[in-house]
Amino acid sequence: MAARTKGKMVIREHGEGPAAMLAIGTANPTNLLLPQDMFADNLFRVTKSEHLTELKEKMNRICQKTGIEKRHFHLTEETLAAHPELLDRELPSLDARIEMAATAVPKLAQSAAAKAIAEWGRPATDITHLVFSTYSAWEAPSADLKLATLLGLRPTVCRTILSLHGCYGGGRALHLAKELAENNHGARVLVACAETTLVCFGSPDGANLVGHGLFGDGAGAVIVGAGPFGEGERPLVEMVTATQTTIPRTEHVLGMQATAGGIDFHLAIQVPMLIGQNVERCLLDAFDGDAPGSWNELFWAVHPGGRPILDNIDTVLKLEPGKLAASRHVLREYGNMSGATIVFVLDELRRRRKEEDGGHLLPEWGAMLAFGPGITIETMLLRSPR
Ligand SMILES: CC(C)(COP(=O)(O)OP(=O)(O)OC[C@H]1O[C@@H](n2cnc3c(N)ncnc32)[C@H](O)[C@@H]1OP(=O)(O)O)[C@@H](O)C(=O)NCCC(=O)NCCSC(=O)/C=C/c1ccc(O)cc1
Repeated sequence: MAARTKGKMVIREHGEGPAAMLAIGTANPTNLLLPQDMFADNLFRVTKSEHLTELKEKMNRICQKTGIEKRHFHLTEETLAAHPELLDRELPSLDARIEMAATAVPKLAQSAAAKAIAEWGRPATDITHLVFSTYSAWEAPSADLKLATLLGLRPTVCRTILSLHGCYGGGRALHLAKELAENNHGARVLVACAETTLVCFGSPDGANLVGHGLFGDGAGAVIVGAGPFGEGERPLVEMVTATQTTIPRTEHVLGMQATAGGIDFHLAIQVPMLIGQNVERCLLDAFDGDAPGSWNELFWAVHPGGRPILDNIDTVLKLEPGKLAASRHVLREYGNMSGATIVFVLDELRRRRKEEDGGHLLPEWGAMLAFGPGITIETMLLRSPR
């Protein structure tokens, strides 16, 4: 650790790396829980679209293929009845969506963060940095300040909001938290990710069915710090190295666009294939010449962006069945909650490690992968202290 002196003062500049995750919390809105096999019926009924029978059949086909069983949502039928503009893309609805998200997003993040802070065991005022990721921040000051206020963080907490990183937002926030913790002695970074589909909800059309079938609402929070660790602090997972890669010439295949009628998502059909074709190169770069002989030597925390993405990763990395079980479990139980999803996967892995995954010892070393617009791939090497 680097240390300088100024008069009698010893200035410690760096934490003792690598940084580690010290606590994890997750939360979902309690407003609405929808089983996936009822999703199409519900969507077409509340949006008065039942006459679009072919579109509804396609929505049902997509829902059946997602690998999702249920999802949580903030938006209820009552809210939709009070805001008919959310159903008609031709009507301006951005103001209403921004206003709803301004309250819902920090509150959802608060629920997850409060759990992480309680597990960590230290007062919220010991948090030195906050990194907040969401695709629903559309004002300034933003959800990061609201969350800091809701949690009673100290006025000197250093806040950063990551906006519109989409599904790799959680990976990016953890990457940044690692760098903050390792470069600031004693730093304790709260990573918070909160996503709600209320910004993009609308009547089904030919372009938005996959987004409707895939995305759900949720929040995840992680406390990150580097050594020396305080009394009671226990590293859950070490964050050994982190890299970010952008797949060249793929900026058009994945993205979102703010319009007067709400947020439009674009998910091209090639996304699962492109991720499959590029993921091994990202891993080899992250391992920097020190990759294991088989990817099965690792445990895996992969953003479950969609079922075919996980299938393609299984295939190209020649993973044994069950290696992506935590990701498939999260997809099944919650859907794709964009940037928050990776925190749910880390939490599920931690739960499985506690139970030693039904008698199987999970490996010491692991890899985290998160994908989003760009196409951007965040890769982090992890180590679980024994
Ligand atoms: C469940 C799907 C939709 C279908 O499963 P399948 O195994 O491909 O099954 P099929 O090949 O039988 O396809 C069923 C139907 O869906 C259609 N389809 C199949 N992908 C498509 C398609 N991307 N379009 C539009 N029709 C399709 C397909 O053409 C077909 O239509 P049809 O023949 O009429 O039944 C599956 O492809 C899937 O999960 N795709 C989504 C993968 C994906 O891009 N995930 C997003 C990863 S990145 C991420 O998480 C970040 C997002 C994000 C970004 C920005 C932000 O700000 C925030 C968040």
